[in-house]
Amino acid sequence: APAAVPEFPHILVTRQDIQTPVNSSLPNVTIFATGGTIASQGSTNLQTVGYQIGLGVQELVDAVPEILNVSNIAGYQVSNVGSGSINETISLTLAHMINDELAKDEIAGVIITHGTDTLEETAFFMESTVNSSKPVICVGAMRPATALSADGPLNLLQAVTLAASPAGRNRGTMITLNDRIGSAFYTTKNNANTLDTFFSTEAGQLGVFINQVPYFFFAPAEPVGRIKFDVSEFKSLAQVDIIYAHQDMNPALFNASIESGADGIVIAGVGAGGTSSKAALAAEQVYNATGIPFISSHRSSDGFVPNREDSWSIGSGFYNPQKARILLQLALTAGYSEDEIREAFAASYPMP
Ligand SMILES: NC(=O)C[C@H](N)C(=O)O
Repeated sequence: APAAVPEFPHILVTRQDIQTPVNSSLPNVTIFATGGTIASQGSTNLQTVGYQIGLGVQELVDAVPEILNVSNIAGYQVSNVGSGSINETISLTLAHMINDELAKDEIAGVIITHGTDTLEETAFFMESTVNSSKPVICVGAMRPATALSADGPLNLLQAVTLAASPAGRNRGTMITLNDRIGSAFYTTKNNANTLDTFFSTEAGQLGVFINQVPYFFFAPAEPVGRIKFDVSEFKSLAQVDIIYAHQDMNPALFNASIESGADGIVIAGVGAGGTSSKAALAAEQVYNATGIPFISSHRSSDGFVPNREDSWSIGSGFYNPQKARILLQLALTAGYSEDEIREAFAASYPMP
């Protein structure tokens, strides 16, 4: 059985708790802490796998007092889990709390500390659901806080610096790690272990930190085709499963997914959205019997799957499977028709 997600009462650590008196000349940044390696400790300074999560907001900030030279910090402990355990409750809670927080005049920006494994999913969820010109910065670490050359403290300082900076405005949600600034729309995790794991696909990096100052290569821009959802009334999300294609794929998986309640299915296809002919036939039969939407994406870490108008499946365009899943969850929960879902995916690559 999957590990239960501990319920947090969203404990608040106030600006006064972190530093008294608060420096009123600095911008205010709020941290939403969710867990992950950045909040973890190993038993020795050489341990970089198999460590334990447990540090809270106060301990994250204590490790980098320099943060208090660039902003006043308050923090919410929203959860303290590995990012594989982030679920719809946590995602919706973050979206609701962050929309409320950024609506306050005195807040410059927010950051989310998060495990890196699924950080791109939460970042894309925020990109799709937060309505504010202020920065939302998602940050994690690849080494636990106790490791030699732990990366969390500098990553946290960079994230807070960007959240406090006017340069971070009108750029949506961003992912910062290892000196790089990437867009939530295009950044993906590429390596399970290395510090330079985040990679911004063909769309490129937005910028870098030099001496911890954010430098952007481009003026603020929006990803083509990004859709904003108003989730203020959402209490839960549609169930969308991802099914991974491979040689001689089991065609029974689609029915198994439907029987367990899926409202939509994303296929992480071989190449540009492919499956075996047996699996494709099974998927088409399930589609004809149930009408639930199928999205064809790719298992390669980057790429594009075109839409096929008359097909049983919708091409994911530039969305990788995990982001396609979130877009489909939001679209289904918002009541999109199949045609509207098709248009939502196609919007990221408008034809000239
Ligand atoms: N580097 C990390 O943060 C990995 C961790 N397992 C996670 O929570 O995603």
